Amino acid sequence: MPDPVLRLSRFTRRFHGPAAPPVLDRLDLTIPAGEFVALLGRSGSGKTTLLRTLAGLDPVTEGTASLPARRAVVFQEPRLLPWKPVWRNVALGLPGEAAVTRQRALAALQEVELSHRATAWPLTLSGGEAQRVGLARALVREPELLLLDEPFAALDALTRLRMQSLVGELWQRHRPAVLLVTHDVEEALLLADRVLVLAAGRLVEDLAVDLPRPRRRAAAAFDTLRVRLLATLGVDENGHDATARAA
Ligand SMILES: Nc1ncnc2c1ncn2[C@@H]1O[C@H](COP(=O)(O)OP(=O)(O)OP(=O)(O)O)[C@@H](O)[C@H]1O
Repeated sequence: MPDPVLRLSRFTRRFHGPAAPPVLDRLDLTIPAGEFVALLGRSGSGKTTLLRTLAGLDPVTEGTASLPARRAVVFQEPRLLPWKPVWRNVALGLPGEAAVTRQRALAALQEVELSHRATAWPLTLSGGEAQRVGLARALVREPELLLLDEPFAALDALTRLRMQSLVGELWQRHRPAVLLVTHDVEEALLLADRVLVLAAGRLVEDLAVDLPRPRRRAAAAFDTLRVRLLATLGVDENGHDATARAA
């Protein structure tokens, strides 16, 4: 197995003081270099809290974390600076001479098929284009760990499909380790090597997705895993609370 790029040990996160119940409770998590991991969990289960910690935006106060130096995050909204053209948003903060960083930004935009919008203003982009700029801005940093926080959630269904396959292609080409936070069981199964489920502060499922790529939603084995993950999440086929109905 490749060396781990990320290792969390007994990681615990509380808000509202040391006596408050933890949102994340003694989590152990190791991600090998190059692995694509998806993280599922109901709303409020702590997915974003975990991702923010891995991004270095929140401190580790209980437990230990070993994180790679090169990390990049793509959020649900691309958070572009509207007063800078697209390529400058991608180049922002890159070390090196201006001509070199510009070249790197343009190459990253080419990877996300957005060269033709390099000099556009962010406010003139569609939602899907803006999110691709967000991806380019992450990729240009050549991250060892790419953190994706529901990056497709705000997109229409067709754009989401296109973005999912683009992320799959980029991952195959560059092979960063990825942690994708998502609500979408199918998205997790289309993309990930491993799917984790978070509930009540713990990882309650760690499922290897041993299906050939590209994945096919229509495959029987795909459906078996989908049903299993929905059961772990406690929702039925229509997204209703299966535990409440059973009670
Ligand atoms: N800064 C904060 N201060 C206080 N409580 C917080 C803070 N951030 C998160 N929480 C609480 O921690 C819990 C987990 O929140 P988090 O946003 O990580 O969940 P999530 O799984 O990402 O939810 P969603 O799927 O709805 O985005 C929630 O109960 C939330 O209210």
